[in-house]
Formats: sequence, structure tokens, C-alpha cells
Amino acid sequence: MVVKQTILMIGLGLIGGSLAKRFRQSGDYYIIGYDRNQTTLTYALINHVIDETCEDLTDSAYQADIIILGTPITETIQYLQELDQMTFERDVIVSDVSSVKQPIADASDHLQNPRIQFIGGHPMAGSHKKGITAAKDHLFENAIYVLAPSRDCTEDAVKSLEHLLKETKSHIIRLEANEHDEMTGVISHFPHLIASALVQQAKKWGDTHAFIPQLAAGGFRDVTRIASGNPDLWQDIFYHNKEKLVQLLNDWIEEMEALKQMLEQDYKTALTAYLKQAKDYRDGLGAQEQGAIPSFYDLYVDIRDQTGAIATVANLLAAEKISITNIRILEIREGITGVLRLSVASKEEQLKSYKLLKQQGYDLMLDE
Ligand SMILES: NC(=O)C1=CN([C@@H]2O[C@H](COP(=O)(O)OP(=O)(O)OC[C@H]3O[C@@H](n4cnc5c(N)ncnc54)[C@H](O)[C@@H]3O)[C@@H](O)[C@H]2O)C=CC1
Ligand SMILES: O=C(O)C(=O)Cc1ccc(O)cc1
Repeated sequence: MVVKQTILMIGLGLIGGSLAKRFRQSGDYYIIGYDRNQTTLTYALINHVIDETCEDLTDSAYQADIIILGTPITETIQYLQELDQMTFERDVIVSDVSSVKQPIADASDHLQNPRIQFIGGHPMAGSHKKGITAAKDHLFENAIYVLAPSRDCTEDAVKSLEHLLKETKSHIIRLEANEHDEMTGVISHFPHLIASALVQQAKKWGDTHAFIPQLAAGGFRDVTRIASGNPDLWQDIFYHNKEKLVQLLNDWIEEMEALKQMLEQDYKTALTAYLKQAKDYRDGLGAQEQGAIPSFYDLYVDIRDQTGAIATVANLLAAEKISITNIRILEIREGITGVLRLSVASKEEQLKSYKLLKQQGYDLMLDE
């Protein structure tokens, strides 16, 4: 009989709950859960997200082979300090899920406990929702899962954690904490800041221009979607990555000044070149193979606003065993056509889908 490994999951919200669900469903792990919110804990037990609730943190930590901190960043640092004080009889792997990695790496550098094998973690997928009721066992499928091993941890410990995380079907990559924070600053944290600022600007103009909410369709909704995220989470992320964000804001202000000049001075050629360069870079994103970073191949399908229109397209592809990795309605208004953006995992599937849907009379375009 194979003995199950025990995982202690501290923090059972969107991310911790999603991981716990996945690990428990695999059948290979025994999950002890803890959350400071009693309702969350009860929900987790009743809905079989965990096997057992943690009654005493020290006792549960001693039982665990792997401890994962699914808490906000400030609390994660506090838990690391608390775990550091415990007298483990054997080695224990400790990981976290925080969106910012340098403050966690700094805290792990101060760990004195020889039994703790700390490996920073960041599953790079989420949602605008929070809490265990939004948790999904498949949340990290095809997502990037960053690991930032601490200075002193062993390769065996990293391999054990990677073995567990394979359950998530994510793509695991290793990064150094500072580099992680710079890159996520650029592609996730800073865009969130700007998205919120764009919404604030529209809100302000809405005070004097009554039609702004109705006009805020397509493009505005696309670029501001992320502003609907959980404000507590994003405040925590901004606070812990503030040096990088201030640096990016300074760059941004300079860039905006240059754009303002182009407009004021009627530099039409320069502005077109600027827009074209941005378009080319944007269009190229995802089209390039980047090692562990998965590529997505998109198709844009015109559909009518009719009941079942999306299901028909999805069923046609499913019948050919083409699996859709992402699906999004870009714009649809009552009674008129909208655009369905479908992502598939390979060029081959993209071309096959294109042919298939064309044969069925759909009007569509490829993202090349
Ligand atoms: N939401 C997202 O899209 C992503 C979030 N993350 C990271 O995941 C972590 C958790 O975020 P979410 O799951 O989104 O938040 P959440 O709000 O859904 O869940 C956090 C959970 O931690 C619990 N909690 C808070 N303080 C606690 C404490 N001292 N002891 C025990 N439990 C405590 C809360 O009750 C809640 O259940 C954060 O560090 C965040 O940076 C990482 C990737 C994506
Ligand atoms: O892609 C985004 O920016 C998201 O909104 C989801 C998200 C949020 C926080 C993370 O640390 C990772 C992913």
C-alpha cells in the first residue's frame, strides 16, 4: 500500500482552495486545511476540498510532508516566521503562492530552521473573484507555475514539490525572485494599476458626460477587464512590489510625455510607427515558442447572437478532438453578430479548426 503524503494548506481561498481541490482529487495526498475564516474551513471540509481541518497549527505542521501557504503576502511572511520557531523531527517542504516573490525570498533568507526546505511558488492564473467558493480544481491547467527555490534548499526538495505540482497540469519554470517581480510587474501588476486608472478617468468624465457608461464597450472593456479584480489582493501586491511599480510609473510618465509631444507637434509618421511597433509586438505575443511558456493559437469567428451559437462551434471542434484552451466573446450585442475568440494549443489545431469552420460556412480569421 502506498502511503499518502500529507499536505498542510494554510489559507483556503481562491488559490489555496484550488490547489487543495486538485491535490485531494488526485487521491495521492491527504490534505489538512487551515483558514482563519471558520466558514471557509467548514465549507472546505463539507465539500471535500480537504480531508481534515487543522485544530492546532504546530501539530498539523509536524504531520505534514509539504506545507503550502495560500495566504495574502503579509500573512505569508508571518507564517514563515512562525514555522521557523517549530521543532520538526524531519525535513518539511514549505512553499507559498504569493504574487510577489522578493519579500518572500527575503523572509526565507532569514529562516534559521535547518528542517525547512523553502521553495517560493507562484501559480500564474487567477480570477477576479476571491474565496473558496470561486476555487476550481482546473484553475492552473496550462498556466505558468513559477518556482523560486531558496538559497539553501536541496534539489531533491524542489523535485518533490515539482512532482506534486504536476497534478495541476501547469508549466513549471524556475525564476530568481527579483527577476520574477520585474517581469510580473511589467505584465501583470503595472497593467492592473493602469486599468484601474483608466476606469477612474472614465468615471470622472462620466460625471459630466452621461453616455460614457453606454459607450464604454469593446475596446474599453477589453483593456479594463482586470480592474474588476479583488482590491485587497491588488493592494497587497502593489505594496509588496512598490519599488518596481514606482520605476515603471516613472517610465510610463516619460512615455506619455513623448506621446503628448507627438500629438501636439502633429508627428503623424512617428505616431503611426509607434502604433505599428506596438501592434507588431502585440500580434507576435503567444505566436512564439518560448520553452515552457505555452503558446496559444487564436481564431476569430463571427457568430450570431442566437441561443446555442457558441455551443455549436465548440461541438464542431470537439467532434474532431480539438480542445479549446481559451474562449472569449469579444463583443456581442443583441440581434447582431459578435466575435468569438477561440484559442487552441497548436498551429496544426488552429489550421484544422479554420478549415473545419470554413467548410461549415463560418466567417473567420486567424491570428498569425
Ligand atoms: N487571486 C489571484 O488571481 C492570484 C493570487 N495569488 C496569490 O495567492 C494568495 C492568496 O490570494 P487569493 O487566493 O486570491 O485570496 P483569497 O482572498 O481568495 O484567499 C485568501 C485566504 O486566506 C485566508 N487568510 C487570510 N489571512 C489568513 C491567516 N492569517 N491565516 C489563515 N488564513 C488566512 C482568507 O480567509 C482567505 O480564505 C496571495 O498571496 C496572492 O498574491 C497568486 C496567483 C493568482
Ligand atoms: O493575469 C492577471 O493579471 C490576473 O488577473 C490573474 C492573476 C492575478 C494575480 C497573479 O499573481 C497571477 C494571475
